Amino acid sequence: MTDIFDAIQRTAKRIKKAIDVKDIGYSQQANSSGETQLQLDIQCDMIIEEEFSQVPSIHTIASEEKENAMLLNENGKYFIAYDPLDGSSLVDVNLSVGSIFGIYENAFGADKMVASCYVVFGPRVEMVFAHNKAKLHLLQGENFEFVKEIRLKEKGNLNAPGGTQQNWMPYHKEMVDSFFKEGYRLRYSGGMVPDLHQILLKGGGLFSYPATSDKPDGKLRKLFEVFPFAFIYKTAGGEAIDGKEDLMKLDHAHIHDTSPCFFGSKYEIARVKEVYATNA
Ligand SMILES: O=P(O)(O)OC[C@H]1O[C@](O)(COP(=O)(O)O)[C@@H](O)[C@@H]1O
Ligand SMILES: [Mg+2]
Ligand SMILES: [Mg+2]
Repeated sequence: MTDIFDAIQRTAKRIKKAIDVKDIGYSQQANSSGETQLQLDIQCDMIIEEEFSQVPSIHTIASEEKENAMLLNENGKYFIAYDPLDGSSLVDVNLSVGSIFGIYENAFGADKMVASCYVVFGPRVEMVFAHNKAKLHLLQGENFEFVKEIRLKEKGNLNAPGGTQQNWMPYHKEMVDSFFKEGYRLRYSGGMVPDLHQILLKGGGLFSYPATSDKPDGKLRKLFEVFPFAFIYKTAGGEAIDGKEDLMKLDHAHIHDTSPCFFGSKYEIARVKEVYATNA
């Protein structure tokens, strides 16, 4: 797996340069979720495809920006699903964005995930790689240096509620408010990578992207976004559910499937389970 880890580091350095210089226009294309792609989305996707094409252990890749998965090496064993530039429209307003990688063995599927990784492009470039442990690395010059292992506390104090409030279920709104009444602070930038990274590094809290009246299956994609972060949160001692079920127990029918999702430390996820068991 070191070859994949090295390839991700190469992509991170190239994507950082692309973000710094690229004119961020819209392309004429839409991705598989029907969203207009930015030229930067396409460029980052190409960078990752180029780097992964040089890694013999990778069998197949699937990108959030492409309709179909792509076979790279018949003899490889890893299947990688990636979101090249999550939150890409935030580059325009100079907020943090990220790349997300789910690493699966022999096929795509939550039960096949063996490692997961994301890169945050903010004032600094940081990378979290989870295999047996969740480890934070920081880009220093040309190299990523190990900083520390990430462990979530039992309870945090940050609340990151996603989705359009107007379309939340009433019990979801009550639950979000109950955390604020308990002293939780709002931390939501609209980029799942920095939002989830902040909760991980500050010790805990809750990130939610629920089922809403306009998006009954949520917005975030299982293979590219939801499973990779579920794996990282669970490796760091937290939990990740769809309201009721452990996210890592979910199936997927199509590579672009979405799911409602809740990531957090144990205390907050226990509250979500309680609320969703009686209401949803
Ligand atoms: O604006 P909303 O509905 O809260 O959605 C925000 C979510 O959408 C995303 O931007 C989706 O990712 P993409 O930018 O890759 O499409 C997440 O990063 C973020 O958590
Ligand atoms: Mg995304
Ligand atoms: Mg994206």
